[in-house]
Amino acid sequence: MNELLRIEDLSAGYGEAVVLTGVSLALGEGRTLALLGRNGTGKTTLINTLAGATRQHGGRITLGDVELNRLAPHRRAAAGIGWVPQERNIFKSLTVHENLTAVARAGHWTPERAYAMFPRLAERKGNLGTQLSGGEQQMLAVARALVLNPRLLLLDEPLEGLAPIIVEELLRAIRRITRDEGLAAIIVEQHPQAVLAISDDAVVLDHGRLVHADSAQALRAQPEVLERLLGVAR
Ligand SMILES: Nc1ncnc2c1ncn2[C@@H]1O[C@H](COP(=O)(O)OP(=O)(O)OP(=O)(O)O)[C@@H](O)[C@H]1O
Repeated sequence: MNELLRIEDLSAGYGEAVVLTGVSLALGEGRTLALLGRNGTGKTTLINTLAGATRQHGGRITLGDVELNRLAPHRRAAAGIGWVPQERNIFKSLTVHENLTAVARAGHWTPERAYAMFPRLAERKGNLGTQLSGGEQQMLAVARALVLNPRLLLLDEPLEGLAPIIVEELLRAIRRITRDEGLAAIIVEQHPQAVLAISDDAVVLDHGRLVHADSAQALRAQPEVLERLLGVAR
């Protein structure tokens, strides 16, 4: 397995405040990692640190052979980080199509391919961001990260607040993007079972430290460990 991402002894936070301490992990090309943990344990901070939106106090992050540590967010995007933040950050005053064409870079993922992945977006090509439902906005946020042609997709609670039918649709799309298209991803979720079912690997954060690392399948099969680490069995 070729390694894509390596995080070594990372500490990071906001200003002087340190949220993450001593976090180390590696992710192979094409693998999907479930990033789990209770509220406020540092999951978003880890994603934001990979994207370059926090202060890195120590340690090393490498993507392929590029050191990300001191790179500005736009350079990380150019190096292959595709970030879908919790707040989605789509351009609400632009149409769906403009959102995609404004950021698209040459590569496998064209706007047309993104529409094939999310047919709802194809139907809403001419609609403004403000006219989309929460689920459609989330699909657009994922599609926008895809057309940047990243090497690693970062999804921060992509299912949060969405209706069950949309959750199913998004999970199916994410599984196709990661499994069938082979794009590596890190997915943050509060509710572990759905994301463990589509992930290869799993890590759990607690108080800014990595307290568990296993295969997603193994963690899924141990409700007592999920209960202890996350306070949920299912
Ligand atoms: N912009 C910020 N400035 C200062 N501290 C912050 C900031 N954002 C988050 N924190 C703190 O960092 C810690 C970790 O928060 P983080 O959002 O990374 O956790 P999380 O595991 O993603 O939680 P949740 O599931 O609730 O989103 C918390 O104590 C939080 O108060």
